[in-house]
Amino acid sequence: MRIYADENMPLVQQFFSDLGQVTLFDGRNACAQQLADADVLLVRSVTNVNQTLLQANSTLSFVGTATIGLDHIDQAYLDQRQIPFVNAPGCNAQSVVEYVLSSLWYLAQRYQWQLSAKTIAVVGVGNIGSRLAKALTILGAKVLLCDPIRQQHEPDFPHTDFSTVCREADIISFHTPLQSEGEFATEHLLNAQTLAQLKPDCAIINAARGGIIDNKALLAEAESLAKLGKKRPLVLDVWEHEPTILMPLLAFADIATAHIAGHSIEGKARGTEMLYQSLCQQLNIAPKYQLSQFLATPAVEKVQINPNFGLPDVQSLARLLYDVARDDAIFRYTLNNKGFDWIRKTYPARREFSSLQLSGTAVPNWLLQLGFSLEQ
Ligand SMILES: NC(=O)c1ccc[n+]([C@@H]2O[C@H](COP(=O)([O-])OP(=O)(O)OC[C@H]3O[C@@H](n4cnc5c(N)ncnc54)[C@H](O)[C@@H]3O)[C@@H](O)[C@H]2O)c1
Ligand SMILES: O=C(O)[C@H](O)[C@H](O)COP(=O)(O)O
Repeated sequence: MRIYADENMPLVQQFFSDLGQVTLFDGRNACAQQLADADVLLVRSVTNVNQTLLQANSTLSFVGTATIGLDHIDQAYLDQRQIPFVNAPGCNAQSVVEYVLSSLWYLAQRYQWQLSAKTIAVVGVGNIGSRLAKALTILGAKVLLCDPIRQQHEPDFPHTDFSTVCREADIISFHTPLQSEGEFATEHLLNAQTLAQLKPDCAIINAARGGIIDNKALLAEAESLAKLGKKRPLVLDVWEHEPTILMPLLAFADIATAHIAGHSIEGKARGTEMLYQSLCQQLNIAPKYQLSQFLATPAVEKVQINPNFGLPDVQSLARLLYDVARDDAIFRYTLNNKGFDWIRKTYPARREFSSLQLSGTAVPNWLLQLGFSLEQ
């Protein structure tokens, strides 16, 4: 079996080499000839899987993307060719939540906010949004949930419509897919008109897909606000037209990163593991490997929690593992000379909260709900 995999897919040899011959390729620049004899194709979000890419291939029997996002996959085309397709829902949800929490703590320090006094809207309440909402509630924030699709299917879902979100939120964090058509389209959900409805100091966080925000409209608004001596707090992990981003927008972002919110060690590797499990299922064989066999011992493994540990201390604990300011600094320093994809390819290690084992007689339950582990 010939297995072609994105070169930025961690642990792919470890998981897949028993199943066939693994060939790595540059995901952003993949071409049809290169994949002509593939039986299995494993991609990340930078490879557009469509007729153009697969026109030279007549052997493909499995396509997997180690991501939740699907906007790079032409599913109708795969269906038409009856090629089984899977993604990896939830693989990197905790990683994105930790990115957003770190960003919020950064903004709270910079603008001297009390997060518990803020109304935070979570737009898109799926794998990421629901975990984030839970974490924000633990931190004492008032949370608005906006997900019209869930509202349609779940009568008790406490949906707040997007126009109310725009009027009432102090902070909006986007966690929807990029969808350009239909009743629930999200492309340019935030545009010149909806931006004008926001509170002037409403913070925006986008770690979903760049196209959910009209980047040109965001820049125009930021420039107008600057003329009045004002600024909207802004966190952008994703950008329209990656890897070629709207450079002037960078100056207005408090935190700017290279689509790495989901790039914890666990988040990326879980995606690979989920594709491995799906392929094993299709081949009707029992999986031989699991992620825990391959994860390295974390640099910081155990921390003692004392009874006087409280909510204000959680930021310091989280910082032992991740501080988004690190990734913002890398982005600003290297974007011009090394480029967007280089930053992604050389992304430094980041472990999730679960890698930290907490000991002591009084580890609060809410720390475990945030994702930290108890000492084993
Ligand atoms: N920056 C990153 O590294 C990174 C990592 C993971 C995911 N993502 C992006 O984040 C998105 C969300 O991830 P997820 O794992 O939570 O996906 P998910 O599919 O579990 O959840 C998406 C939610 O958005 C809702 N939704 C769809 N259209 C909506 C609309 N118009 N308004 C409000 N809600 C709407 C859906 O009902 C669903 O509940 C992904 O589609 C992907 O594009 C980015
Ligand atoms: O949709 C997703 O799951 C994420 O956006 C994904 O983590 C992006 O990372 P990439 O596949 O581009 O490395």
